[in-house]
Amino acid sequence: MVEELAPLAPLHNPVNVTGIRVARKAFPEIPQVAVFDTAFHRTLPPEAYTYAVPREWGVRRFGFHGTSCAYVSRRAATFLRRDLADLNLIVLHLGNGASATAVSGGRSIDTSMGMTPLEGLVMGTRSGDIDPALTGYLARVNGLDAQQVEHALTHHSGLLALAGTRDMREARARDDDTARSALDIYTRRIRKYIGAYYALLGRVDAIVFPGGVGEHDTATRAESLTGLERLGIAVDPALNQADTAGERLVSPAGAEVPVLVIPTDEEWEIARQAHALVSPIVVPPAGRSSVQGDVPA
Ligand SMILES: Nc1ncnc2c1ncn2[C@@H]1O[C@H](COP(=O)(O)OP(=O)(O)O)[C@@H](O)[C@H]1O
Ligand SMILES: CC(=O)OP(=O)(O)O
Ligand SMILES: [Mg+2]
Repeated sequence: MVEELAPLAPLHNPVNVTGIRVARKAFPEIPQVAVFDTAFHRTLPPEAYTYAVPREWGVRRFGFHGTSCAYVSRRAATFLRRDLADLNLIVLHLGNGASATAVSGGRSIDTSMGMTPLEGLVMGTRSGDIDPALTGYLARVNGLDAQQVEHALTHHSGLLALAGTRDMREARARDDDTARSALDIYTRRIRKYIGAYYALLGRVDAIVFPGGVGEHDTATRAESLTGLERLGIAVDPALNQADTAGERLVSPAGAEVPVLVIPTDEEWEIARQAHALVSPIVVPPAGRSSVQGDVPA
């Protein structure tokens, strides 16, 4: 199945298949659980997952970074001492891949990645949103075929195309106009999605930043939220700059919309979900008490 779906996620599925094969060989008796990064987005309503294209194409939005969204949404609820079922969040997972997700009452109701992890925000090497007619234009004018265009949009676009590096740290370290404009394009796209998801959610209880960029890049957080003060969204410059690790609030005290940095832990979330699935069927190893309950939320 994971292999069959490789055309949908060519950067991700092939390496996962290798992992499954190697693990099967090394630990043939141990059950394997595949945790799909799309699963958190199974709650998307048809208006969110349906593209306005011929229905017989059988394509739809799936969304990705769901493992991270599930983890940070739960952590955000704990941090805010709120019930996740009552919480509306905008999750901005900014890593090599980047996505925005609108979470309503703990459930994903819209997300920026699409049928593949190419749609949406500007990423390290991926373009995010473009005019779909670019593919036809480039075929007619530049003689590129669909596969060449898709390859370039996946591997040679995003920050890499605009700033000459896929790495946010390197882009920030540079002080030239090209890098500056790349970063403006990157953060403006995030701002646009926040506005869109604010409109869908109606009420936002927190903005959450996970991922290498979201967790560490103070400038990206500040620039992405610039001009959103009237929506009650802003960072506190000192809190945002503070070089502290861990889950933290970076908005001013008493702000209408708390802005949280929540370091994601996709490995932990995968372990948690796998444990929930196998704990009723797996007999604990001899000599140890049951592992049930060892995995906190
Ligand atoms: N201290 C930092 N400041 C700015 N950007 C950072 C920092 N640490 C990591 N990053 C950026 O995070 C991105 C990688 O994010 P990460 O979530 O680790 O990747 P992946 O999506 O592959 O899991 C890179 O662009 C990297 O430059
Ligand atoms: C799904 C996805 O895009 O993941 P990553 O950000 O790790 O590339
Ligand atoms: Mg990641």
